[in-house]
Amino acid sequence: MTDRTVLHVAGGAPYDVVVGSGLLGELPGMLGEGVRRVAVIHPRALAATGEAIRADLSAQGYDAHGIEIPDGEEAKLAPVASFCWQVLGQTGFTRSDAVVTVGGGSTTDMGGFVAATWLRGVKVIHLPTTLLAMVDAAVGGKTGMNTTEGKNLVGAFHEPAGVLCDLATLESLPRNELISGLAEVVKCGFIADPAILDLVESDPVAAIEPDSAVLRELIERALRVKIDVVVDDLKETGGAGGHPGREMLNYGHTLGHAIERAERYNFRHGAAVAIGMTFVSELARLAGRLDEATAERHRTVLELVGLPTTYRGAEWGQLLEAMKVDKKTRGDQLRFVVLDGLARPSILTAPDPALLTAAYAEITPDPR
Ligand SMILES: NC(=O)c1ccc[n+]([C@@H]2O[C@H](COP(=O)([O-])OP(=O)(O)OC[C@H]3O[C@@H](n4cnc5c(N)ncnc54)[C@H](O)[C@@H]3O)[C@@H](O)[C@H]2O)c1
Ligand SMILES: O=C(O)C(=O)C[C@@H](O)[C@H](O)[C@H](O)COP(=O)(O)O
Ligand SMILES: [Zn+2]
Repeated sequence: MTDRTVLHVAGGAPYDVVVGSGLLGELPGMLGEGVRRVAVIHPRALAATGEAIRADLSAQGYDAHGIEIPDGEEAKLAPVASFCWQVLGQTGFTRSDAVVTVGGGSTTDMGGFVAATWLRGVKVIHLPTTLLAMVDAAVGGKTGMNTTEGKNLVGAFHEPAGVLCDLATLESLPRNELISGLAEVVKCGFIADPAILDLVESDPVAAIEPDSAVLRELIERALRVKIDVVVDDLKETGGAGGHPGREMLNYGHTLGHAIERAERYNFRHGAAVAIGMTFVSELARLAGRLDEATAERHRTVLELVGLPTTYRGAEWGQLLEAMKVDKKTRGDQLRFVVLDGLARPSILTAPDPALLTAAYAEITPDPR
């Protein structure tokens, strides 16, 4: 085992996020006393890993069951949750049993939702295997399922009992998935910890090497940002004194989620968020809230690691319709997380439609 870092998430149900390599041995300790049955939920791509974890738990005396779900966003659909509930029901899962998720953000979102809803809530431990899930999806208890009308429209807040970020799992992760995860890391740089941006800018190559010290530091910094935010405002009800609270983690997501939906989810979450962040940086600049240099820095840092900053897919009207169901919307007023400066997130409510189309034109080389 390499050196491990333990980050504590305080709150009503405190838990640890452990970062290191070869962490599987820590799973029984995290499961705690009294757990007899364990459901290991994993995507198809991680069938071998999921089975190895199930077999290991079984060898240690647990009644362990594997549940295979689809890869990517196809997992975040009601029939998949229904299938998982059926397995839990048939294996006699009780409130003292536990769900373990092994996978990326789509697996932690779906498995977390199943754990939140089965018997109105059972223990869940996340073993994130993508960069994005390690720094973001596995921590903070937000779960999300898609419906025909949009992204993450169904879900619950259900905190894990622990998170094990085994860095060795990143070795098999396709490069474009690693890059996608960096979008959420860069997001943390813009909203709260600019040292993240300095690190990426000074060594963009190391930032996308799974075993580099730079990536390790980026992971831990991004995790600290996420943990600080969710400890203050777990259920996204808002921060003190008009501060956006947890909504700040939605930076770039208003347009990002609309793009994912318009592209029928054949578009990586991180890539969509990268475009969404570039869009809101332009929106904030045009609204007179963000300086030109910080807006431009979005393009440079995202492009340095191979993330997109322009979009030429769906028509603006279609994206606007999709944004209306964003969870930050109140009535018919769209609300965007913007920056008033570096690491100064705030909310822009009901911007002038002309400003929105002007910001969209800035990221659309050939507008429709
Ligand atoms: N709940 C939250 O707070 C939160 C935060 C951020 C993102 N999300 C959600 O997370 C999802 C995106 O997560 P993601 O980017 O991790 O994508 P993902 O879960 O779809 O995983 C991407 C692909 O990589 C495969 N994979 C996973 N780990 C692997 C590994 N170690 N080696 C090889 N292949 C591997 C998966 O099977 C999948 O095909 C989105 O649905 C997004 O909405 C949720
Ligand atoms: O943890 C949060 O809060 C976030 O907003 C993190 C986002 O990166 C993540 O994609 C989240 O799932 C989006 O939440 P949603 O409320 O817009 O569905
Ligand atoms: Zn996200």
